[in-house]
Amino acid sequence: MQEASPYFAYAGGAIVALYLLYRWALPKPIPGIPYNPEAIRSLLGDVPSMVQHVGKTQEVHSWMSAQNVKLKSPIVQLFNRPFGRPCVVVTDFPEAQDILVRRTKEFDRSKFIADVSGGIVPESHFVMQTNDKFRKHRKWIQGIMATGFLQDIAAPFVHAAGLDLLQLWEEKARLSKGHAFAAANDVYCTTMDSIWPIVFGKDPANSNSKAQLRLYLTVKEVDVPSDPDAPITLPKAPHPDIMQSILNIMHSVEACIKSPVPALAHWMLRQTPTLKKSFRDKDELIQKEIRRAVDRAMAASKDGKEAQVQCAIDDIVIREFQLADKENRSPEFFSRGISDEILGFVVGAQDTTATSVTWALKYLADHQDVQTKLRNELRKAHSEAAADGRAPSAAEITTTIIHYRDAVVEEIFRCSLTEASSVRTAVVDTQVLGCFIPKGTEVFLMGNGPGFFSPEFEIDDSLRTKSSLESKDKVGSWEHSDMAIFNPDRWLVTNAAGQTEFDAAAGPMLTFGLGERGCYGRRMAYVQMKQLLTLIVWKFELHKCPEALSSYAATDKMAHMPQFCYIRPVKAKW
Ligand code: HEM
Repeated sequence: MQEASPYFAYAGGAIVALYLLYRWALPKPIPGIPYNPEAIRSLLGDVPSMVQHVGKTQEVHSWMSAQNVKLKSPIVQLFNRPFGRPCVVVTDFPEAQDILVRRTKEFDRSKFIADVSGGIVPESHFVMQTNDKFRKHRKWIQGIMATGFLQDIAAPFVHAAGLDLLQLWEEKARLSKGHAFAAANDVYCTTMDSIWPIVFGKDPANSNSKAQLRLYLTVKEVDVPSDPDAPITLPKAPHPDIMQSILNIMHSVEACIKSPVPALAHWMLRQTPTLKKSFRDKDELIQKEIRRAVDRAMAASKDGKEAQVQCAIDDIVIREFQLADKENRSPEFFSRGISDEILGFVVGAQDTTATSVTWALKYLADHQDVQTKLRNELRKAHSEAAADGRAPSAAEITTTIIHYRDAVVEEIFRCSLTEASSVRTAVVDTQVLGCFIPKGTEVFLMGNGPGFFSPEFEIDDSLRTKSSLESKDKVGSWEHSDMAIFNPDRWLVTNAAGQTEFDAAAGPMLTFGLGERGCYGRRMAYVQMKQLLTLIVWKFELHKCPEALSSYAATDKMAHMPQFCYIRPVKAKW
């Protein structure tokens, strides 16, 4: 008899090895947490389902919280990265609040954030775990969210950029002859125009809106579509070079968000000539501005005067002078750490606030009653400006309490879902809602699902932590009947004196995250939103746009942005 060839044995062994490898590579669920059963039968896990949803809608976050609904559980696990461990998705406000605010020794800054943003700001506190280095970086930027800086420096710059926007829209409305026009780019330019001088100091040469305005002075007329519902296409001026470089860097992050290997995806992008130039431009700009701020501070010290803060870099430099002195070391003004904090500030402030403003334009156009009431409240509160026939000043807007305006702003932030989740990494083996969470698991705390826009899941108190139960009543909850709709009144309550006032704790919202690692720029975002919203509603009536331009479809990039942002502004009547 002929002996069996050893090749058969090798082939058999290889098949068994491949099968074992395949079994080993299949997604491994965390015991006790619901998951999609089909996901663990495929090496790709939940990726095909996610990709299909993104292909259809351009949104990721809505797919995530939809899995909680589908699996009927406030906590689920998803296999959203091939060969990676599952992430856990929680949609329940009390639990999210507990994790973000109180369970900070168990959950810290997510590795996902570091992977995604590490390519542009590897030394910013944004990507760091909450440790001594993080605290050192926070000290540098501590003064920028102080009331004095926000009122005296930030608000006037936002106001000035807002006035440029109004002028630009006046020109665009003139050319549009009642047609709707795309507004998102103008809003993104305006937030850039406001954050730029806040960070780098007054710089009229670098203003997007002024570049647009210069262009519009030369445009006498454009072709108007015959269909009254069709939008008009208007010309667009390019961004000033240096602003374009910063935008290139900022938007390079988007490629990472969608990649299963974000760090590698970003490294590859950084090898392209455009990004190489953009990073060079950014380094030159930041180093030059730091040098100027150091010179200003030194000159003041030489003259025996207190250094004046004109922008965020001044404040950072002065703080570093003081810290170095206290710690008996040389100042590190030109370090990568300080440079990344400066860029991180521009990045953190840009797309987020602009996105919320674009949503605001849609909500106000589609809720004429809210818009009219807001305009009336603003005119009543800023009666002096109204009597003088001028827009309220930056100082008037910051210092005047207007409860209805605050309610509108809060409802815009709630409904915009500009950032729809907060992400944390479990730094120890722990539990959430009675389920075991292994160390290293990424936990997504959703702000867009049940508990926020649809009725919450019923959860037995025995599954909650003591700290969660103790804080249960600190924030109210929404009426099930209207939690999905835009309604600023939900933020208004009657106080002990029988007056209506704004209550920031009326119900759940997670747009800015919460706790020590919640949005550091939140106070600045409110300054920007209040200034811009007041100026826009003061000057213009935003008329409703045709149905085809009014969809609420979004796209998840750096933020949750509307796909359609058109406006039809008409000068408000007095
Ligand atoms: C509507 C506007 C904004 C929204 C919706 C928003 C949202 C967020 C969210 C969701 C986070 C993560 C929170 C968490 O993980 O719990 C965050 C972090 C952060 N945001 Fe904002 N943000 C906005 C505006 C701003 C502005 C204007 C700045 C700066 C001026 C800023 C600077 C930051 C920084 C530095 C962090 C990191 C904080 C940390 O790591 O500890 N943001 N923001």
